[in-house]
Parts: sequence; structure tokens; C-alpha cells
Amino acid sequence: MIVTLTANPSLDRLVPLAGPLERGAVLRSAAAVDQPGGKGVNVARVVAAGGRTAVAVLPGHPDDPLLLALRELHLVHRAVPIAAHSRVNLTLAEPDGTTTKVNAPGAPLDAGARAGLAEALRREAAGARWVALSGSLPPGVDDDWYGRLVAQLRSTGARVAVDTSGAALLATAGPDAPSSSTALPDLLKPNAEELAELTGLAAPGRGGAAGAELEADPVAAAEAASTLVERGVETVLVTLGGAGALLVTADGAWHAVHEPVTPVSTVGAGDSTLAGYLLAELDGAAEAERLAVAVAHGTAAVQLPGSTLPGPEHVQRDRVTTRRL
Ligand SMILES: O=P(O)(O)OC[C@@]1(O)O[C@H](CO)[C@@H](O)[C@@H]1O
Repeated sequence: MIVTLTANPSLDRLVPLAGPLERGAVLRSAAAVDQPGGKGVNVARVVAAGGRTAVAVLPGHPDDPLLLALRELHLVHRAVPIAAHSRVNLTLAEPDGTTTKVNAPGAPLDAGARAGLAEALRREAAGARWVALSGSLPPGVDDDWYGRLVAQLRSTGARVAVDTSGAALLATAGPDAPSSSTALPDLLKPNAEELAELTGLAAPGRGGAAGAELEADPVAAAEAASTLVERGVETVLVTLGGAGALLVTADGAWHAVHEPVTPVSTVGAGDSTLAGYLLAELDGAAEAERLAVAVAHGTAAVQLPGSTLPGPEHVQRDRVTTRRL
């Protein structure tokens, strides 16, 4: 079983533009489509679609349309009541497959909500193989909250994956994060830009150019990721956009790439990659195969519109090649 936490869930609104995105213009779109989202919700949806039990833990107002959508999808979830509705995150989709995302700050979490989420996580984690702490932290939450949750979850025996960004990521596994291994996740899933910021190749918030260089040079990216392994993170799964993904552990580094595809929307690709990795790990696959299944899931997501997530019918494992670096 896999448990996910989405501290900052969102209703993802896909706005399919009739033409290219033009600043300052009046644009026409087809009807917008809403999907329940947030990174942990997405991971749970892909894991459940893959035939494994997934439980999504999240904050939610009892009348939140997001919770209604989760019920309609039959996604097992535990919602900790809060006073505000979830944010709406916009995806502006251009006909050529370019997506522009506008993510809102989200509903604040007060001390009671944070304690409720931590308690729900501990309860669910007791029977789980993995807990994934996914996405940004909403207003009112300290940057080091994920690290503290990782430490609290140790006693449950579940392994913990973290996929976040910005200050929360640096506080979890950056050079100044607590070096105590109990607070470090078992699995970290940065993209190339986040990896550059985590490893000092770029200043916080300025990882774009260095990230692009790492995407083009998987060996350099693997070297950067290995510094995180030296810091005490057991497994680093780095997504490299169209260049596939890397898996780095103390035992070595692997790079996997999918045959080229035509991207429709990259939203949810990272979450699908993580879900694919976890599904393969639950199946007992070795490193290279876990990475291949991860990349196959991420690439499947890229070929689906908006926040639509892949099921096994979309995943083409045989189009992925893996090499040991
Ligand atoms: O603002 P965050 O939490 O970093 O990201 C939120 C988000 O962009 O992540 C998912 C895709 O990965 C979407 O469902 C959602 O809108």
C-alpha cells in the first residue's frame, strides 16, 4: 500500500486555448475542464490505476468540489477538515502542446490542521510500504515540515519519498538541512532545476539555466545527485524532461530514456514518474527496471491532455531503454 500527503491540493483547471498564448490579448478557449489535483493526489491516482492500494491524505473543506471529485473517482482518501476551499490552479494549453501553469498559494493550514494531517499520515502509514510527501507547502507551514514528518514517520516502518520544490525542498535535503538521517527521505524526486539548486550549482530560485545543462548531460546530473546520496538520501530519482530520468543510489547510477513522443501536456508527468517507480518497487523490481517503469509512466502522462493521468493501458515500457552510467 502507498499513502500520499498533499498538503496543498488543487482543483486543476485546464483552459484549452484556441491559438497561441499572447500577452495582453483577449484569448478564446474551449470549455475549461476541472480535475482534482495536487502532486500527492496525482501519485495516488496513478498508483490506484496501476492496481495497488493507495490512500491520499489531504486537507479539505467538507463541501470542497475537490473532495467531491475524489469521491466520484473512487479514490480512497482521508480529508482533514479545514475552513477554506482548495486553490484552483490554471493550465493554459496551447494547440502546439505548450502548457503554462499558474499555481495559487493555496488554503492556509493552521496548527490544528497540521496536527490532524500528521496524525492521519501516521495512522495510514502503519500499514504502508511507502509514504509520499508531495508538492508545495501552503501558507502557514514552516519550510522544514516535511523533514519533521519524515522523522515522525520512522517508527511506522514505512519508507518515505519527498517531491517538493523551493524553500521546502532546500529545508528537506539542501546543504543546510539537518544532517540527521532520520529526517532525510528514503527517496527524493527533484527535476534537473531543483537538483541544481539543491546541490549549489544554482542559487535558490535560479536553477533554470543550470537545470537545462544537467538535462543535456545525464552524467553531470548523476554526479550532482550522488552528492545527495553522500548527504544520506538513499535513492535519488531525477526527472530530466524529454531526456528521461536518472536513478542514483550508493550502488550506482542508471539513465533511462523513452523513444521520442509528441508532448500534449507535461502536467502530472513528474507525479506519474514517481508513481511508476513506486509501483515497480512494490513489484520487487531491481533498480534499472524501476527506473524504466518510472520513465514509461512519466512519458505516458506527457501524451495526455491537461492533468489527465495514465493507467496501465497508456504505459509503453518496451519503448524505454536503460543504461548503467
Ligand atoms: O504548487 P505545487 O504543489 O508545487 O504543484 C501543484 C501542481 O502543479 O502539481 C500537480 C502536477 O505535478 C498539479 O496537479 C498541481 O496543480
